[in-house]
Amino acid sequence: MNEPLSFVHPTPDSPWGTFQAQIDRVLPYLGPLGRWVETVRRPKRCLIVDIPIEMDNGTIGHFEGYRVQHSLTRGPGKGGVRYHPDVTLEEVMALSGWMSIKNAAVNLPYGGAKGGIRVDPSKLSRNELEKLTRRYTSEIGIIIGPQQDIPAPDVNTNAQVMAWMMDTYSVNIGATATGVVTGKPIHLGGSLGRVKATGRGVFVTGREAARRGGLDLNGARVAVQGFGNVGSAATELFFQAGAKIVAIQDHTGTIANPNGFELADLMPHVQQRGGVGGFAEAETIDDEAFWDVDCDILVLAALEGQVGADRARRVKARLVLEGANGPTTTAGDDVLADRGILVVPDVICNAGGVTVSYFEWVQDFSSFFWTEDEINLRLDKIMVGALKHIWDTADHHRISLRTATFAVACERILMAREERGLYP
Ligand SMILES: NC(=O)C1=CN([C@@H]2O[C@H](COP(=O)(O)OP(=O)(O)OC[C@H]3O[C@@H](n4cnc5c(N)ncnc54)[C@H](O)[C@@H]3O)[C@@H](O)[C@H]2O)C=CC1
Ligand SMILES: O=C(O)CCC(=O)C(=O)O
Repeated sequence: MNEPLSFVHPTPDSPWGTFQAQIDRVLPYLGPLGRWVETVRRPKRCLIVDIPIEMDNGTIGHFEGYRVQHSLTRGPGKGGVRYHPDVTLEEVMALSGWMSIKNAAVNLPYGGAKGGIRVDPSKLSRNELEKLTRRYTSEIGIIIGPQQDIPAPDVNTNAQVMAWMMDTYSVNIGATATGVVTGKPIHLGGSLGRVKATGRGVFVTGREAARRGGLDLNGARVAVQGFGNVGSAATELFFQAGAKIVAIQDHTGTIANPNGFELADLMPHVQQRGGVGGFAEAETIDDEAFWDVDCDILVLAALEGQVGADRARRVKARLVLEGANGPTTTAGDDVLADRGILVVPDVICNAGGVTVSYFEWVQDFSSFFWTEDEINLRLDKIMVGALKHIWDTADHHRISLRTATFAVACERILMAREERGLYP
């Protein structure tokens, strides 16, 4: 009756395969709601678009873009847009599924969605990037909107990209619609605190997990993979809490210093060079050696599928914080669990970004803007409350924090599905 989807061919370690395995694991805890489980196994709607643009040299470039709405049961779709040469429909489907779980886990009134374009944005001029963004927005304009689906930044997209999306959508409908995207520049209806919100959420969930596990952040050794929006903001907060940042890896290289880096020296280097590679006040180590670095906390803030079984066997940390989406495969997760390493999963750990996106959307509707302190306080409260509920669920069923997050979220999504009923 429920045949597998014909248009994707997931493997156990691929993003959609990982998402499916995570759903398999939560099924025993869904009780009678389990009869609705296929709702979260399948995306509600997948849009693939061809994006033609005139390149600076006069040729016509065609790019493949996606917007996937995994669930619209609890509210409009919500989730970021990724520009990366390796983006695929399957990856965007998984990222949209994780958005549904994440949004429900922190109880935001949203479903889940995600978008992407297969492109290396570093190879485009600013003019080409703007054209690509505007054409993509027009192509997906038939399914997005402040009450339908609200994009936001993800890997390689930022406030400027969101400003172009907002402007294009607004011009197309003939009215300024600030609520169509979040993560906008502040003077265009953006929210204070959004840029660092995901990293802040990673820190808050890490701080709570460390407290429960008896790990003092003051002096704790932290290794970070990915030093973009999420990784750098989380690193800064751990550093301010007294932690020692002993290793950082990004796409430009891996640096290590067992005594810890001075962030005041590192940040200007990253801004100038576009990455941590070549930082003179640290030892440059082989990329693979990152996984052997002695540390207490490992922050994963790059891409999916980084920790499989082999790397999981080498991790030295007691606590792994998933700032990225899907950084650990199912096999990697099992090895970490067997070794007693606590994992705060992506679907709660990195929910700070979308939580402040929600604040931005609410502020746009009321045209009344909050202070940064108010935003950070509300964010802290929501993250701590959501994590506590997940922790209690994990303790009650004796399951991992990941399965507990899926249990809390799927119960909310499937209950809403049941209450709404099927029409006709
Ligand atoms: N920006 C946001 O608000 C949110 C982002 N996330 C997730 O966090 C992760 C990072 O996103 P952002 O920081 O926004 O992206 P970003 O584009 O700002 O940074 C990505 C970082 O990953 C590094 N990286 C890329 N490939 C790598 C590789 N092969 N090895 C090591 N490092 C590599 C890059 O050098 C860069 O430092 C992604 O998984 C994203 O989906 C999750 C929630 C919200
Ligand atoms: O802020 C948002 O709406 C979504 C951010 C995002 O893409 C994510 O949490 O993975």
